[in-house]
Amino acid sequence: MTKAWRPMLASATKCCAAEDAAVAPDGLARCRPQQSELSRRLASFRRLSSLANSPASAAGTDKDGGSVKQAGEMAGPLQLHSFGLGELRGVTHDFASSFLLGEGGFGAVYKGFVDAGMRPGLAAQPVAVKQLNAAGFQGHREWLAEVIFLGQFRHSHLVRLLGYCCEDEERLLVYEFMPRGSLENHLFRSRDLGDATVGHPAQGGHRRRQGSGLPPRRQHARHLQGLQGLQHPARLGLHRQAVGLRAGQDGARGRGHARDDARDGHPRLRGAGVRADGPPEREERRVQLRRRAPGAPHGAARHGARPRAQRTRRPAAEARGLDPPLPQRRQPPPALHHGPEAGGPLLRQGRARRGAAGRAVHRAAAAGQAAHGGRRRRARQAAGAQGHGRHRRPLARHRARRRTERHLRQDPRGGQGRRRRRVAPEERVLQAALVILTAGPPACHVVHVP
Ligand SMILES: Nc1ncnc2c1ncn2[C@@H]1O[C@H](COP(=O)(O)OP(=O)(O)OP(=O)(O)O)[C@@H](O)[C@H]1O
Repeated sequence: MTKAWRPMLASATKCCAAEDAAVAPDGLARCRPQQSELSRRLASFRRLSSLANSPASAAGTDKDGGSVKQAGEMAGPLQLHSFGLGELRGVTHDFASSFLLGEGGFGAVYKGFVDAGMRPGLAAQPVAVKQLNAAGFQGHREWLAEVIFLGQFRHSHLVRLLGYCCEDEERLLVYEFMPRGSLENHLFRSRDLGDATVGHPAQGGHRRRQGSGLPPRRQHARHLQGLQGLQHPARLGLHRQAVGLRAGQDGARGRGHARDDARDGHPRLRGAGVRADGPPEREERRVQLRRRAPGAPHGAARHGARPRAQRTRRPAAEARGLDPPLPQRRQPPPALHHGPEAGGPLLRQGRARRGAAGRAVHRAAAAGQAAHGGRRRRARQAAGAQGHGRHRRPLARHRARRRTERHLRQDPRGGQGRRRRRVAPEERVLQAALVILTAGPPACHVVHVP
């Protein structure tokens, strides 16, 4: 049966007396040993060392009863070298900032070099010297734990602790130097920074570790095959998804544009450039955005419309079993009538002649009325052609054209400020005729055709 979880007693986790606990800005109580506490712990560490040491290594006893290990002695089963602070100062060039490798929770880490004859059994090699930051949140307890555990374990995956320094209030740890930097740098920081961090100071490769807090860039972990998944855990579940539109989404592109298609009953989206496609049972449907079909109104591809090139054309006449159409001769333009004696007033070419409005104009022309402007409209009204639907359009177009012409006439720049409309030759004839009809003497109906 599993035991119910219980918080540990606060006293069990405390490493210092209550009066030594300092409250950090984050509200957590941290142990900040006072002077008396430090000396007491130093004695306990020495006692611990003496227990682990071989009897031969016990060189003396301090006043607290602990064995005093002099610098330079090997710490028995711990297999650690005890260094003096002066030695480590020499190794790290007095903890020069140019030898700084980085900084962690324990304190600053400096690079150093130990010479061959420094200790028996200690080869000449680069080392990393970690110095306890007295103002930090780690202290003697953490230092001691590191010494005890790493002093006993030897493993190829563990950085090897070579020795320590315990002098007065100074606590230092001496590790073998890891030329390729920390795993953290490889995983979560840029590769360049990781390499530079552990570079030789002489090469300018030393740099203070910068906790930018930015997410790592994936490309920097190429050399760590299989570990990419450790990065960007938030990205793991992500994959590319098409543009989605929720069925219940409201708005301009939402429900208001969704209609049940009569063909298959699937709701489909209607809107500019949007075509819905997908199973109706899914709440989120994929939406395919496509380009406007050439010739379609700006930005609004009709629902179901396909680009013109893909449209199915009506099969040719031959394919439908019909004879090919005869080649059509172009119809010559109807002759212009010049004056009443030539058969009536001028008639405009084009759509105005077609439909009810056109017939009205013809009737008006037969009645000898001029077919333009108000008279023409009145003639159309008299004939009962109100200009419904598409028959209204020629008149509107005519009015617009007249408006444009008026603007052009009134434009002080001679129409340069506006785009000139291309005028068909027969329209020019009509314009000239109208000018003559309105401005010239009533008898004058002769038109010069350019
Ligand atoms: N043995 C070593 N060899 C080379 N560089 C080291 C070594 N130990 C530490 N460093 C460098 O010093 C930096 C700080 O190391 P440290 O182990 O103190 O960091 P940390 O693990 O974040 O802190 P801590 O474990 O003390 O809370 C590392 O980023 C690394 O670049």
